[in-house]
Amino acid sequence: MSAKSKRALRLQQVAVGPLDNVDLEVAPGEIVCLSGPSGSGKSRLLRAVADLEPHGGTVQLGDREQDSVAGHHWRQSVMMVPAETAWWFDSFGEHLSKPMPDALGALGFPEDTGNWAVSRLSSGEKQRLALIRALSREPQALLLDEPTANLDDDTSLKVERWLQAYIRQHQCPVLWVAHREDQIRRVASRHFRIDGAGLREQELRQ
Ligand SMILES: Nc1ncnc2c1ncn2[C@@H]1O[C@H](COP(=O)(O)OP(=O)(O)OP(=O)(O)O)[C@@H](O)[C@H]1O
Repeated sequence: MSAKSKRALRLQQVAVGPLDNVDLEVAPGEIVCLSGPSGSGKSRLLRAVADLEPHGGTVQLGDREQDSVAGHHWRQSVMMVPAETAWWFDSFGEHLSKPMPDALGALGFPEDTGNWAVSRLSSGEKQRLALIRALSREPQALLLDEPTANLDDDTSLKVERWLQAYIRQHQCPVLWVAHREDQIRRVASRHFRIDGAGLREQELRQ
């Protein structure tokens, strides 16, 4: 494991949309789940951490400040996978930074998936392939916005296990927006619910 991957993600006094003064430190390898009602600001918080939305306060990855890096460079390290993904080439394979045969196999795709036309992908396929695309760029921190929202239970479990293995191996700090209590119980190191303008830590029930 490279030293550069072992970096904490730190939010200090972050203010965006309905949220104010969010302080949060996510350790390397830690998965912090965020939940809250629709419209409470979960996606906007992830977008702020990804430098996709103006915000107050500071965000750091290790000793590197978001403000000191161009947005597109920051997002190569602090990678957001939105609930709905955009695609810009015709075939899936053109979106990868490196071949990902093990990931394709783990998530149930055949070897020739790289040749698949993006226009033919189902929403569940797009969601899984967007995760593979993101990890092909070897991010140092991950921001996952409901990464299994379009998937059936068995496929969700497969994706969870695969993500957990990656996060453990690469020691990425992770913010993971999730709604389902059972998923939060399985994956979260800590769980915060958005409560008005702030985050309230929840007990993790076994
Ligand atoms: N650029 C923007 N400017 C102003 N308001 C916005 C902007 N983007 C989103 N909003 C509003 O901010 C609020 C929070 O949006 P956000 O997408 O973060 O919600 P969410 O908690 O992720 O909801 P959901 O669970 O439905 O995805 C919503 O009321 C939304 O309409």
